[in-house]
Amino acid sequence: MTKSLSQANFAIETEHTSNEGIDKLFSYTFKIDSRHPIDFFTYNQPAFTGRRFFWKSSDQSSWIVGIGVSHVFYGKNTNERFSEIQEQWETLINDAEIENPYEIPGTGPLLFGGFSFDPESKKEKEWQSYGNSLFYLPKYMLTANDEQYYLTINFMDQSASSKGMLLDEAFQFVNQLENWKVTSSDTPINIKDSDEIGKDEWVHTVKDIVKDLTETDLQKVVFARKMKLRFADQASSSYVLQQLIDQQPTSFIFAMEAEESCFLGASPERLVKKTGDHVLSTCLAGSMGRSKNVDKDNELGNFLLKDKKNLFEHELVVSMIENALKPYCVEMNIPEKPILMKTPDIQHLYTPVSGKTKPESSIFQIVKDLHPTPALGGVPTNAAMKVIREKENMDRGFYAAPLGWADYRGNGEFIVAIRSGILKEKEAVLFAGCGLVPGSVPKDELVETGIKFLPMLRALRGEKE
Ligand SMILES: C=C(O[C@H]1C=CC=C(C(=O)O)[C@@H]1O)C(=O)O
Ligand SMILES: [Mg+2]
Repeated sequence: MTKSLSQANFAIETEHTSNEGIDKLFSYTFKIDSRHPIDFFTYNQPAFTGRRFFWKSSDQSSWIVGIGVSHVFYGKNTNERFSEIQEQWETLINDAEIENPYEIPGTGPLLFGGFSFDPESKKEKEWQSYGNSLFYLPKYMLTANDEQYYLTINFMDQSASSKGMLLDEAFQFVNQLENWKVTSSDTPINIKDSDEIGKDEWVHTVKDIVKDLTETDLQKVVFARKMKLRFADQASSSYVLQQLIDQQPTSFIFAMEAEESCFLGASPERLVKKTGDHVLSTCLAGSMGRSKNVDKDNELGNFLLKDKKNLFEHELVVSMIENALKPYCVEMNIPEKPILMKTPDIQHLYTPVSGKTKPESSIFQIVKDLHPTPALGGVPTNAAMKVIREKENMDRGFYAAPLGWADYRGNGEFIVAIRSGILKEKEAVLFAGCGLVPGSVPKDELVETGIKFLPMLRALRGEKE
């Protein structure tokens, strides 16, 4: 295999973004030598920027990185979008030629992407390139699973006649990858100014919503706000990702680029994971700050475990997730009481909900029925969504929405994309929300959302503590 092929060759992609109907998928998976996922993400950056994704699971066991896109999947603006993406995916997979000798979830052809929080929300320009559902079938994908590394290559073509050529190209890619030196910057991002949009008005609106919560059938509304940042230079997404990986080791680290934008963050909240017939969801709601003093930190945690307001915020999530998963499960396991989940900046009430699914349960249908949980929407769901639409006065886009992956064998994992922000050129918008219930104190909720901006802010600034 020669190495003379210039990197520029990889810029010429066999990309087919329309449903031409005649192309089918050819997918090959190999084991490769160890490769840091960030090196893979930055490989030949100029050719792939705008069409990359990054994923690290919260337990660090699974990393999935895609560069280049072989096929894009869009869904319409309704709740049919979950089924639409599923159908397009199944059609493609049913006709595909797949060589993957490894029984590892997340290897072989895989769809990565997300859905917007609310297809009916007013649309703002920062989310233009994401729409209401956007999924990528990557061209080159690295899966790192328990210290083993797999490369999957996906091509859309009309017949297997070019298989030899495609495999040659794949070997060239692996050779070049081995010699690739990371070029991403290690300089913190210089934040020139920041603006917590409509902060005072937000506190007033929170007061109004809490009043409605006390006087009407509304039980909970998750209300969010945003912060706009301006940088001296363009922010490097790989720099921010590396910081998030180092600073938030127990969270999911994710990034999804679309054209010039990159949506990324460190979410502690899994929506659903499906491996074979095992399903796991995470109820995460109810929050308290952290203290560097261990005794004080335990005191805060113990207070949270007993606090009525936070327990109510949490309990609504557990019962909704239980009801949403029940139809898919033959068996379920839900602990009686929440425990604490601690991240560096904040601690939460946490209840894992697990189960054994009936055959043919699709992860896309489960995501549809789970979204939005009352950790991001509210109770009753439709009434809460109406309040969010009318009073939040912003487009959440993919913030607080399902984002993740599904492989061709039906395994997958989706998070709710919180503790996140969207980067574009020299700007970023960060998002943070909080669960309002009767008794919520507006100023406390302002502080809580302030803490929830911190993971992204500290990653941008390159702060260790
Ligand atoms: C909506 C967010 O957090 C949710 C997840 C955990 C705890 C929450 C809370 O205590 O309010 C929120 O429901 C966010 O981080 O933007
Ligand atoms: Mg809260």
